Amino acid sequence: MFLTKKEQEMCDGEYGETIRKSMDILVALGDIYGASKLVDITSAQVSGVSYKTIGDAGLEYLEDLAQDDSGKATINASLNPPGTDLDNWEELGFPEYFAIKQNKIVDAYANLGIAKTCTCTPYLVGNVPRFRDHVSWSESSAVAYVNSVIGARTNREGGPAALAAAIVGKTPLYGFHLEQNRKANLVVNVSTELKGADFGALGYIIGKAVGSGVPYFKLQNTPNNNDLKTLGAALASSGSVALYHVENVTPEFDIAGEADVEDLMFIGEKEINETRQKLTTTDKTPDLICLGCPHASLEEIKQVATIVQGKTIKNKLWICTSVSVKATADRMGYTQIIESAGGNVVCDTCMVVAPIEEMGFEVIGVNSAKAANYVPSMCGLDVVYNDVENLIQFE
Ligand SMILES: C[C@@](O)(CCOP(=O)(O)O)CC(=O)O
Ligand code: SF4
Repeated sequence: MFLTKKEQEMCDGEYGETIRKSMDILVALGDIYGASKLVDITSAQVSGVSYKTIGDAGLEYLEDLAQDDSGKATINASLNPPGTDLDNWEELGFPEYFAIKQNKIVDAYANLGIAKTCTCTPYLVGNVPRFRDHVSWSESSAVAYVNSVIGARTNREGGPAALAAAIVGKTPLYGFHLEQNRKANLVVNVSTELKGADFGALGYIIGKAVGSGVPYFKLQNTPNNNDLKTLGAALASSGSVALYHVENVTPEFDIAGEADVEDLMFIGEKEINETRQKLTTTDKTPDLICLGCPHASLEEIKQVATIVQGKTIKNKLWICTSVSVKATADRMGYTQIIESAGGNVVCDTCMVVAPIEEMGFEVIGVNSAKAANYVPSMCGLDVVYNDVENLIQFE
């Protein structure tokens, strides 16, 4: 990979150890994937934050990287969810040993200049690249959203690579950064109207079929941004999709080359309903309904507030979101309505990266196909997959 004189000096340690180590990662990646050079990025989204997923080794790596204070992110860079609500972990019943380690991890990232936004929906809270910007994002649903709905350009980066890119302000130019790799290779004709959890079911089916390919959807009805985040999260979890197109909806659909695609799939009501059922792993009633995978938008919190207003919820209810979105939900009175009904708006964390398996829960109710896919494997718990209005039960 070609390096400028300054980039070579960065590799040689002339700008300090943090930058040298970060350049090591970027150059190794660039060489493996045949990148021609590094390209400037405007934004980074860094995953690998939960103590549950990175453990003590991850914490040590971060503290070591920040040691000589020589390199910090100077572009817009934000963090993925950690394993606790950073402020209210005690009230919500998170284990203390975990919360202490978790705060150290988040502080180590902040020392490297990564903002403690702690969300997988950074595009709702100020980390919003522009169309065709080069970026380095790592949480897979956020990658799918920023590539597909915003039309910025990123590969599915690992956490350490996105961190290195944030610190250097550059990423290797290959893969989805190049226009020719953003073409569709599967056309999906959907013959039924979709709503709510149907979008997750569609994403789950197509992610499995397309793997790391680029699906192009022809839908009967127009999805909103919440539907697109649900769809992308599911595509990126059952497969390793980084980019999808929706006809007449996403910004690059007309340059996706749909007319030249040979592989076609037809999806109807039957396939969607079968998948919805398949994602549920038990007949038992959930003891925790956990919404917000990916992290909830203000409209999604409002929807829940409308459903539970003036009622008492039987099971526990968490809606996971960022601290920024919750601040507005507080002002709008949604949080108060949800808390009066017995639920919680939980900040920072989520049902997958929190240690919920250590917190006495057995069956989790979710409206996200990604969560339904990961909770059994990453937390060892059963899931019920349905729309919000069917999951919440009242006294
Ligand atoms: C499951 C996931 O959404 C969250 C866990 O990621 P991490 O702990 O930030 O590495 C990661 C992903 O899908 O990229
Ligand atoms: S598992 Fe879901 S809520 Fe958790 S970080 Fe990933 S997309 Fe976000």
